[in-house]
Amino acid sequence: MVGAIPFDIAAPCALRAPLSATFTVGPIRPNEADAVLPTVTTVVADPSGDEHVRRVRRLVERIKSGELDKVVAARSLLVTCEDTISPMALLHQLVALDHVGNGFSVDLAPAGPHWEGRALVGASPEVLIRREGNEVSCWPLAGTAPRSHDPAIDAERADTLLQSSKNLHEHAFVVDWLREQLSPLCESLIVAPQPTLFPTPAVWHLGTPIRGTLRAPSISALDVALAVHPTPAVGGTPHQEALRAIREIEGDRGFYAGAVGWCNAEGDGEWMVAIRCAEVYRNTARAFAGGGIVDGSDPDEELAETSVKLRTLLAAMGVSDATVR
Ligand SMILES: C=C(O[C@@H]1C=C(C(=O)O)C=C[C@H]1O)C(=O)O
Repeated sequence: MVGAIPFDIAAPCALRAPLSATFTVGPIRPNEADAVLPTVTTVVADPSGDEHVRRVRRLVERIKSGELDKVVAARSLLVTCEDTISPMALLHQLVALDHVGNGFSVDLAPAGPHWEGRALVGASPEVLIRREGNEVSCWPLAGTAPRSHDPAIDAERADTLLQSSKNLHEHAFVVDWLREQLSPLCESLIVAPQPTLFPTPAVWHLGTPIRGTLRAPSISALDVALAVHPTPAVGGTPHQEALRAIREIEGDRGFYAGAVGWCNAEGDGEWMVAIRCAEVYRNTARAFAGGGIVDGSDPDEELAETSVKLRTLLAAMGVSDATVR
């Protein structure tokens, strides 16, 4: 089984059971010849940056009132090009920018007629779940700070993130959720006592490695992915209340903040959180980014965080964020 699970697990998945599959170990190496993308004509924020700030402000009020503890607010940029965007070309460009050579391109057509001709393309840093035999592992990320080209500033930002009570609080909701969801499935579970720094080319994250031994060999990677998804790294706490608020504010997220990956006949597999990605359709790419909102979140900083997270995808398409309105 290979493909994508949407953010809303009640919606149809884009999964296929291929007749054959090719596995290669190691990073995908970009192929320059396949990486030609058309010229970008417009980039339109949806919602606008101002509207995102207003949404975050209202969410902080709802959190202060006790209705929610954490909720992830996301926005998108609709990038329009002169010509059709090849998902593979975008994948190659993204992988060329990713130091670990990690990326995905998923045909969404198996999810139904609306998804015909649409693909989800991205390079996610976040492992939702990996299973190898009885062993499962997760590496949730939550809590973010922008990187700097200046090594001293970069190190200082990393240090501040590691000490930030707001970010540690935001991170803890994700670890608590995974512990709760994985405990019934695992006979033993090792959760690192503290988060550590997790770098991507654009941002620092807080990450906590989690490892467990499954209770039964019949529990597949897909079963575990469905048991933990969506984590509060993309949803929120309390779980149902946060998902309801997201739907009410943002509408249907489609496959953004879902999961992409595979599961084989033995039940082994790997699922990544579908972030740092875009939905490609004809000559458009809708790129998404979100961030966790808790009590104490600053709306302008949250907008800036989504802009930094969008930067890699825009760079892959040849756009500098100065062009974004
Ligand atoms: C929701 C996104 O990222 C998630 C949210 C994070 C945060 O709030 O700090 C960090 C990593 C991801 O789990 C995204 O990139 O769109």
